[in-house]
Amino acid sequence: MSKMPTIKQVRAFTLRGGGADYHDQKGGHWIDDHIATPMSKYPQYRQSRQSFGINVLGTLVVEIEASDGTVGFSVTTGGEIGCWIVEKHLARFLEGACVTDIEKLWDQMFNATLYYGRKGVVINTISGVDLALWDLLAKVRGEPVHALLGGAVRDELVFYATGARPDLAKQMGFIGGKLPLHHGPAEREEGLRKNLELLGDMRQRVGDDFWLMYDCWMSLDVEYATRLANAAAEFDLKWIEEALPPDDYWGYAELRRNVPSGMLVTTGEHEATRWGFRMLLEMECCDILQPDVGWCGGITELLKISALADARGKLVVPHGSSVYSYHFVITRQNSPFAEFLMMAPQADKVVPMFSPQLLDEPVPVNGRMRASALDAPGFGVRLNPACDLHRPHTH
Ligand SMILES: C[C@H](O)[C@H](O)[C@@H](O)[C@@H](O)C(=O)O
Ligand SMILES: [Mg+2]
Repeated sequence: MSKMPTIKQVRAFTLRGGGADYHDQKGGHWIDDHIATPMSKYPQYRQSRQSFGINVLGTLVVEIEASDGTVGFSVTTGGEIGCWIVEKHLARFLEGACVTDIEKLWDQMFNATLYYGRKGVVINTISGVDLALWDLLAKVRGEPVHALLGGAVRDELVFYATGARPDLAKQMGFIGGKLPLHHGPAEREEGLRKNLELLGDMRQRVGDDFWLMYDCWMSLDVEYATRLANAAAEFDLKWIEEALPPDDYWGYAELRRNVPSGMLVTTGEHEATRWGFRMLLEMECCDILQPDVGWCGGITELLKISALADARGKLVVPHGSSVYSYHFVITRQNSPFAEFLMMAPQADKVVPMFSPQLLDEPVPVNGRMRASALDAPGFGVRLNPACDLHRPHTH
């Protein structure tokens, strides 16, 4: 095998406005319209998640240039904090390493930040570097990332859609629709009634043969989630997602015992590393794991998480993260479908999930995506040169 190039330089940039920090949208977007969160107990933060800062981080862009001039890159949620971690801490492990050293570099980045990382924005940042490394290695080899992960196990991806309009998602060919939950415990019986009314209305619009789910974004407690789940059975709710804060493993285990037979409990998008997901598995917290590959540790860690889940017969359906999810899901037997986040402000049309930051980003057609749409080298996308990259730190 010819000598593989080494890493010449790593660079980190911030980007604002949609993209990987997909909550960073302009006003009037469904994704910021009175969605229940752990902050909903404070009335001043109830209407808008941006009001309490859901979009403060912004997008982190990681670029890794090899000695042969090839450049791998990724986008994730991390912003200027992520830039600092990359430039001031992680660059020392990356520059000079061989582009094939992905596993070793992950171990060095994780252990070197263990004293201040483990979860959250530090693991988001490591995830971003890891995704850029996989993009770089695949480009050097002239292959799509999925080919480096063992290749596609099916001809196409099928998607459910997350957004305010499951009725439109059904017309677009998606296999299901996941609604944001709008009212949490602080809005008491009236809020619960509204949650159920919306679900009932959507069930009537979509009919019986279409999945409907609720995404609760960490906003509930076990008692409320239990009541919601049991009342929602009337409308055939397929799963209740991320009902509780990520660290409440005990609550998830109790909720899973409380929900009606056949209803699924799902979570994981704000969990990180194989250890966090091992906890979810061993405490029997959920039926489907939903790691975000840009937040859980990257492809390198998601491979480990997926194997842990597979050994226990559990599905891994990654939280939507555009091509970074698609290249993974197409290669896993225990990832039979994928999430697509409807990023159009009214959830009434399909637009690329990380728009406007990526060019050549594939989108589902009739709720499906052919594996052949993922055959360009790397993750198959380009940074949009019209986007305003800012490099706040250098090393
Ligand atoms: C729709 C949810 O409130 C989040 O905004 C969403 O990004 C995430 O939880 C998801 O599962 O897509
Ligand atoms: Mg979710």
